[in-house]
Amino acid sequence: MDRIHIVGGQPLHGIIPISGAKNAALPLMIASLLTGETLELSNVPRLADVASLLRILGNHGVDHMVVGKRPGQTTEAGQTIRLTASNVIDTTAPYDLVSTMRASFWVIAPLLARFGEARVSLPGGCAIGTRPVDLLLMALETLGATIEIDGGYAVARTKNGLRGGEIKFPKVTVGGTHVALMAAVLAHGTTVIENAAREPEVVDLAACLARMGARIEGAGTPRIVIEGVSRLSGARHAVLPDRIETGTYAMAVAMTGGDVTLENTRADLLHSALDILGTTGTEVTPLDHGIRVRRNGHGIAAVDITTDPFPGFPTDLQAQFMALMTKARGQSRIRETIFENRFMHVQELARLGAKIRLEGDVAVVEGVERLKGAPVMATDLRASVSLVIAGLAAEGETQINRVYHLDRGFEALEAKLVRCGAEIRRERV
Ligand SMILES: CC(=O)N[C@H]1[C@@H](OP(=O)(O)OP(=O)(O)OC[C@H]2O[C@@H](n3ccc(=O)[nH]c3=O)[C@H](O)[C@@H]2O)O[C@H](CO)[C@@H](O)[C@@H]1O
Ligand SMILES: C=C(OP(=O)(O)O)C(=O)O
Repeated sequence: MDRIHIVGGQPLHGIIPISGAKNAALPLMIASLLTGETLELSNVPRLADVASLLRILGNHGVDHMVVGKRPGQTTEAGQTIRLTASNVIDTTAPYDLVSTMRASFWVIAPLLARFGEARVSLPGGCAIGTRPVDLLLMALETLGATIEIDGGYAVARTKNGLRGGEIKFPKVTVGGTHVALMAAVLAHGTTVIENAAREPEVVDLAACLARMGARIEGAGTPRIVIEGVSRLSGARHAVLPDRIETGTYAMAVAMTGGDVTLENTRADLLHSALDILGTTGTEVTPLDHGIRVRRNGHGIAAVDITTDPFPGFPTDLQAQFMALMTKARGQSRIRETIFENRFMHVQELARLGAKIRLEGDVAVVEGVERLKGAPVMATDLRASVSLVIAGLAAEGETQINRVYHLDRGFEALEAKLVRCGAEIRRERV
């Protein structure tokens, strides 16, 4: 298993190109199952999760073609993938493929909507909580599906197609909203989704579905209304920038000091996180095609945060923010409200000298003067990158084990940081 070695202490200076969002690319790729025509997605990040999903879609019979690189394009520019589901041969998504990635469960919606049946293994994904799928299944049942759990699989069926209905989510669920959208676009009649997730990735999926001929209003608000259509067509769509990658590098600069322009991204995708970063003493300037992040000389101010669904502070940036707070002046209280077990990074940050204690759903971080490099273990995707951020600011060498978690969600991580002056390298083991 690969390891990452970091020698900390260098400020970051330069330009970091931001990739397409993993959490938008995955549902967009899954939406290709809704039509027999070709869906062309550009700005798709090169990530392990994208490769896993291509395997899952391939197993259903979806053809994919990665469009050749244009001259001058680097491997850091996103790829363009054409997906064609004209010959779906299997509506089962097996355990060994689905268990590695939560989002793969979402194939249940387009398979059911287009073919009237789906048999999908219950999902895996990051170990950050129990992560049930009851609300996703409730949404499908509301549209007329029958669901049974059989041998670890959710088996969904509909006799005469899905029918529009009113889906009221008791809590905000991103996956639930993706599933409801993909099912409702091909249902007979009108569907209303109440308490829908407002995340930019939901808006991106809705925009792509609209390009494919779907009729959707209200994406980005808590109430989405969908008029079902009988068929969808192919389309071309560019994946939106990754707001979590953007916030991660912004926090890395806040941590190490320096001056970095994050390119091909948008401040409006992560206002709450950037506002918080501003209050820690980091200068954040939105640009036409990116964001400039600077911190020179001043210490890091301690700030309290609470994670919330969009537009609140994203849970997927909580671990990175905690890494930043380990070197802040004073105490910060970090409340995690989305997942019940998303503090796995606490014990690893402690190996670097961080002082953090847990009080239920709150991590109390007492900022320390300095962190010191140590061997640490990556436990999940965002936890892993929080260790990278801490390592960049720690004295001496930090060795991060189990980096396959990082490869799920951060494209060309070492290359992007090295270009800004970081001492970071991968050891292939
Ligand atoms: C691939 C992807 O896009 N993953 C993101 C997605 O995950 P994901 O879509 O899995 O997260 P949800 O928004 O669904 O989960 C929110 C909360 O609802 C609960 N819940 C969810 C579904 C359900 O049927 N029952 C239930 O109780 C979950 O356990 C969690 O406590 O949104 C999360 C919240 O922003 C992010 O951290 C993940 O990075
Ligand atoms: C938790 C994440 O991914 P997943 O939902 O696939 O586990 C994430 O992207 O931070």
